[in-house]
Amino acid sequence: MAEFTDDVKDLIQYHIEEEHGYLSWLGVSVEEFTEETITMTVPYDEKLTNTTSPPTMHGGVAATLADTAGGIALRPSLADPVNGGVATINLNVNYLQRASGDLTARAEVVRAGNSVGVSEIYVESETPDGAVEPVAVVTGAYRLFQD
Ligand SMILES: CC(C)(COP(=O)(O)OP(=O)(O)OC[C@H]1O[C@@H](n2cnc3c(N)ncnc32)[C@H](O)[C@@H]1OP(=O)(O)O)[C@@H](O)C(=O)NCCC(=O)NCCSC(=O)Cc1ccccc1
Repeated sequence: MAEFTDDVKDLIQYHIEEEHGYLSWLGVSVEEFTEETITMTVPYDEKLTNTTSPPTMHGGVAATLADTAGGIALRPSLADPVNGGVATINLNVNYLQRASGDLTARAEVVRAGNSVGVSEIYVESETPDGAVEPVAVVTGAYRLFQD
């Protein structure tokens, strides 16, 4: 499975950079991918901030990152992890604090069934007071297309 996750990590990064306009525009990258977790980041960029002082990342960026990570985390549980599909059914985002820096999302599989999976995603960032802390906790439910 380690070989699978390394190969798929590279495949996902390639897909983001070469084929996915939105995720590549955000600067999404895959940091780590295991059988049941994935860690992904979006670097801080002024184009992604609200007009607050100091500027803080728009919550939709954290939601996008969490949604994407939560879905990809479920791929190893599919009968065909590469050709199968995942589509978000529901995303519940609780914003805990404002985010002033890079966003890092770590997604964990809570349950992967035959047709529905659930992931929990923790998003961290630098906060306006300079500490790196959780900025959002997210639960995603996904339709799983096995092959
Ligand atoms: C599929 C279901 C959730 C359930 O509907 P049911 O009536 O119970 O249908 P059933 O279960 O029998 O399934 C058959 C139906 O499923 C459709 N389909 C097939 N493959 C895929 C696929 N890969 N993706 C999407 N849909 C797919 C296919 O057209 C077929 O419909 P048809 O029978 O032809 O008309 C439906 O409500 C829906 O599509 N909602 C919108 C979901 C949505 O757009 N979410 C946001 C986008 S995800 C995102 O942006 C973030 C992200 C990206 C990457 C990774 C993670 C996160």
